[in-house]
Amino acid sequence: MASGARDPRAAPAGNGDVTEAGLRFAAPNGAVLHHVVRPGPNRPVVFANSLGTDLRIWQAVVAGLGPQTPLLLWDKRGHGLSEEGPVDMATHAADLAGLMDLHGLTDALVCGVSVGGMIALQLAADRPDLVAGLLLSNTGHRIGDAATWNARIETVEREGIAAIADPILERWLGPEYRASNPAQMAGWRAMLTRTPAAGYTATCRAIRDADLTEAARGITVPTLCLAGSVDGATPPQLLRDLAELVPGAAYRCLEGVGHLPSIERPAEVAQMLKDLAERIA
Ligand SMILES: O=C(O)CC1=CCC(=O)O1
Repeated sequence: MASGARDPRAAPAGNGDVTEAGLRFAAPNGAVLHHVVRPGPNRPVVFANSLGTDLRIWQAVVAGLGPQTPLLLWDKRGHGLSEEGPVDMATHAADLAGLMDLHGLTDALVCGVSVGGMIALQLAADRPDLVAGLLLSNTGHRIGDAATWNARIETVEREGIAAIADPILERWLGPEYRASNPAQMAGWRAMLTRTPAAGYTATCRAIRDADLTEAARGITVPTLCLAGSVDGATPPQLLRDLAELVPGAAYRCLEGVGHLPSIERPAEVAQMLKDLAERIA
């Protein structure tokens, strides 16, 4: 390498901002996907976000991982800056596999929240070569039931996401966080309500139609199931059930925390990922 040129595999020198590696767009599986990828010498960590959120929910977790950790974060179809398109859970997982293949990432720790956890389970079933460990945050082998998802889809199609934003935000974040962070709450509300309605409802249908029971039973990598004690969307019992299904999985619950621990307790989530990486190494 010419003197002064940077080794592209080296860790970046920056401050851990999730976007400093640069925003990228690629269509490895038919839809243009917005993503952030960062190189580094350690085991890669891949983040899969939840319904109505985009890759920014991992910002503070990424800052806690340090610059040696290669990263991949992406906005799933119909969310953030990614293109909309027909989607089911297998397509979401194939999108992620396409991005990992594009950037040469294998044997990653995959950290998924809510539907992101379902995508992680589907990825582990479909492409076990890509997954070395799982942090399944606030998710389930099934989430909700058909009637509830159909009602939500109808409301969003009729009135838009703003009509259901209040109860969603109450499930996302615990009472203490909501009371102490009014500006952040306005920001997360904007992220939710700016999600395209068609992209949002397409992923509602994907969740409604997904059953990851067999995928969970077939997991062979170290897995942590993480719950929040005041999560009204995927309550702790769902995570305990998931930990029973996944062979050898551990279970943890964060007190006072809602559906998105990556926002409420990022340092603890980062530490859990580091501990998981150490168990695998
Ligand atoms: O929007 C919610 O209620 C929380 C949620 C369920 C599935 C998901 O990804 O987020």
